[in-house]
Amino acid sequence: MANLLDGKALAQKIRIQLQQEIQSLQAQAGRPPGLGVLMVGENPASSVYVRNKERACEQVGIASFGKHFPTNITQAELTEVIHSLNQNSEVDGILLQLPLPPHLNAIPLLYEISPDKDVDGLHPVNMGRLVRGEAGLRSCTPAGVMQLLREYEIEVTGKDVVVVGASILVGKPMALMLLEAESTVSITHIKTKDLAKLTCEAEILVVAAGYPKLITASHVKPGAVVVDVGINRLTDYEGRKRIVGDVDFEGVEPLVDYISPVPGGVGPMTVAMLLQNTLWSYKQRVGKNLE
Ligand SMILES: Nc1nc2c(c(=O)[nH]1)N[C@@H](CN(C=O)c1ccc(C(=O)N[C@@H](CCC(=O)O)C(=O)O)cc1)CN2
Ligand SMILES: [Mg+2]
Repeated sequence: MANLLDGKALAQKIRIQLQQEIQSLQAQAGRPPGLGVLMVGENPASSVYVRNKERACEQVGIASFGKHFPTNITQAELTEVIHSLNQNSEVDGILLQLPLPPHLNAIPLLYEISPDKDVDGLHPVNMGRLVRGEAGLRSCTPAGVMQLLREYEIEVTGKDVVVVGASILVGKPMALMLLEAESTVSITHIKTKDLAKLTCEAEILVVAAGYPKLITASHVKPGAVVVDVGINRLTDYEGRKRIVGDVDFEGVEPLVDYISPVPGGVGPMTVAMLLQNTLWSYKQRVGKNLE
């Protein structure tokens, strides 16, 4: 049987550490860290994630400056809101929950978030810092995968790693973080000719494609480490809803050394890294007053 990469447990451990650190820093700095979460419309999954983020903030002592807007908010209005959070000295982090309704264009809005408050690590300045290997705010999901691998003492240096999926949110920053850690990284995507040929070579396989059960037993090398970043909501024939990853867990688990479950794997780590990023950003801002 494979070992489980338990992101739920690790996220809980991280939250306890963050809570203690925030408590002691807040006493010196005179204010808690602040996070502004911007949510537009009624996407049910996004509502769950935003609620989870706000609850996690409360648990560790981060003040929420959450704003929920109706679907018909305009691009200009949302831009104004971002500018006002950029100016707000009690706010250390700003994030725009994705996806947005179709009439809004996420890319220019992400550009408007001050790079120093961009706790999702999606601003081109922070992406650029990652490319250059400089310190900065890093995308939460790939940062969570790196921390999960570290927790289980899975060496990535020199390993053959395949990342399935090349999104801005996960695949690309994931590949860059692995490259920084000196893995030999390949990225596959929708036009990849023979997916299984590549994935079967992977000592570590990170899957972030957005297709339920894309990766089956015939896609993995025996003894590999498999990290499933996928979150797909399915409804079964009896109308029951459940969440599955991009990996056929039942088929793959018997073959590999480590595997992350869905739910309870990478998902909770995304939220933990958001809190960690907010604390990092806060420390950059209040740090000078503490010296
Ligand atoms: N601005 C952003 N938008 C989105 C991001 C993001 O990182 N920044 N990622 C996803 C959604 N997401 C966070 O926003 C996210 C998804 C899933 C989870 C999670 O904890 N999943 C649980 C299952 C939860 C459930 O019941 O639905 C798990 O896997 O165990 C956290 C965060 C897209 N948008
Ligand atoms: Mg998960």
